[in-house]
Amino acid sequence: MAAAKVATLQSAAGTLAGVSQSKLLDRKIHAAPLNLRRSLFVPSFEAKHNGMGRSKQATRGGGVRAALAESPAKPEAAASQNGAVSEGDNCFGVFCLTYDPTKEEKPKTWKKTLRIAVSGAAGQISNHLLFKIAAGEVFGQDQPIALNLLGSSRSREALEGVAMELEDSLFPLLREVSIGVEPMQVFRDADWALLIGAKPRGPGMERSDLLELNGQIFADQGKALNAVANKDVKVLVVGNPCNTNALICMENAPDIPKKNFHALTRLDENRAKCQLALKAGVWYDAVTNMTIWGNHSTTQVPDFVNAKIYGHPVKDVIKDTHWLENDFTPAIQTRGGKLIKKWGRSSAASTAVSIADAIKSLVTPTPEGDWFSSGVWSEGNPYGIAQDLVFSLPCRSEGDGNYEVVSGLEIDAWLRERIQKSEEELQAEKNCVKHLFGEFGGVCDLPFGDTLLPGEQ
Ligand SMILES: NC(=O)C1=CN([C@@H]2O[C@H](COP(=O)(O)OP(=O)(O)OC[C@H]3O[C@@H](n4cnc5c(N)ncnc54)[C@H](OP(=O)(O)O)[C@@H]3O)[C@@H](O)[C@H]2O)C=CC1
Ligand SMILES: O=C([O-])CC(=O)C(=O)O
Repeated sequence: MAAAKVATLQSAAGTLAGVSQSKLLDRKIHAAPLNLRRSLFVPSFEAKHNGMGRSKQATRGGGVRAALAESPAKPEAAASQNGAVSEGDNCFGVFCLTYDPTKEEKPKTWKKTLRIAVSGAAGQISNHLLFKIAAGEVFGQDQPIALNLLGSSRSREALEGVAMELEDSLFPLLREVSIGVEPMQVFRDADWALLIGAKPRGPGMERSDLLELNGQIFADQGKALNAVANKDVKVLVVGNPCNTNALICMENAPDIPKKNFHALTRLDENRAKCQLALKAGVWYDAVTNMTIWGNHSTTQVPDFVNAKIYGHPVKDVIKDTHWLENDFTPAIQTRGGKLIKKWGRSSAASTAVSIADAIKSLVTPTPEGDWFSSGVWSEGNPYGIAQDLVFSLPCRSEGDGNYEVVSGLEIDAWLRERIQKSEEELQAEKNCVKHLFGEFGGVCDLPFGDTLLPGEQ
């Protein structure tokens, strides 16, 4: 089986980019016939697992090849032994081709393939993000990638379209693509899970309805991650309301360390840096130490008290406190909604960029003295915030995928009051969804009437 894994690492896309046509013919590599390719799409989880009796390693992408060689169960299996096409459960098109790695001209000094599961893969944000990941812009130019794409039954066809575009992009680092609609299948062995897919709030829908609807999705996905993902999988929740969805997912995945769960507040951090740079008349990279506290909602607190411009406190550079409190703060809290009014849809490209930034902040060491924001498990935080929430806090990483919360930031009265409001909001959201992780007796009573996502004004 180890040989099968190696064969998977050496699948088609990279090799196609690196060898001549004659070499390809030497290796008897040819494109999958169209009818066979189409037959590979999204078979049901039950059919594959009950019918074929394959081992876990044998159920995806190029990895299936050796299993079929051991016990050919279908006509296609014999074909795959001859080096052309192997049938993975959900592998897509060119990503079902396998190679004999010992025949590589120059074996690549690439890292072990990283398996990234992405939900909402046929949506707007993914349409930007997947291509950045596959191009090596997120995990690095020496990091081969396997993409496991999750859609819903409604977006199944669209998911095939996404996979076709990934094929046509000839990304050398993209070694496998599989698609599916079952989290239990798509999350298998995932090293990262980027949970983007969620329902938008429909007309007349209360926020509590949205919490319930999307909460159920994230409860199911948490269970699936717990059952089949890598036990050290890093999970980044983007689908809104992302903090509470991340909490639900985390609580449904008791075998995965709670510190591995994040809710995306990096877009808010980036928006805040941009507006401070604009006001100060400096370039973005002069703005550092930017914290977003709390919820990814209109109660979030962009912290101008501790942020710096060229290493100086923001307030020493921007002396207009009225602007900081009354213009800057609501501008960040409502930026998403303003953009929707202009664009007619919510931020997708900048969200994808911020997801890439959030991941890079975990896989590269944080610059000395700086920090980044992420919605993380609040347990043990040094700011007196309730212990059992997913709350955006200042974090640092050594670049190993983990982080620590930065302590010692100044929390003045202005910040304290607003951070508390965001905390109350998250506690109220938690009360609405407690039943989704087995705690009963919660009353769904959201404060301040019906609080808003950034995109909901
Ligand atoms: N945290 C942040 O900073 C931000 C968060 N967001 C949030 O990100 C989410 C996605 O945004 P965007 O990409 O623009 O939305 P889209 O509507 O373009 O895409 C969402 C995708 O999710 C799919 N989906 C729905 N339910 C599920 C499910 N149960 N499992 C898997 N996939 C599912 C949808 O498929 P189908 O059509 O078949 O239902 C659709 O393809 C939204 O919740 C949005 O509010 C957006 C911007 C910033
Ligand atoms: O509300 C939305 O869907 C969009 C959103 O989160 C944002 O732009 O910050």
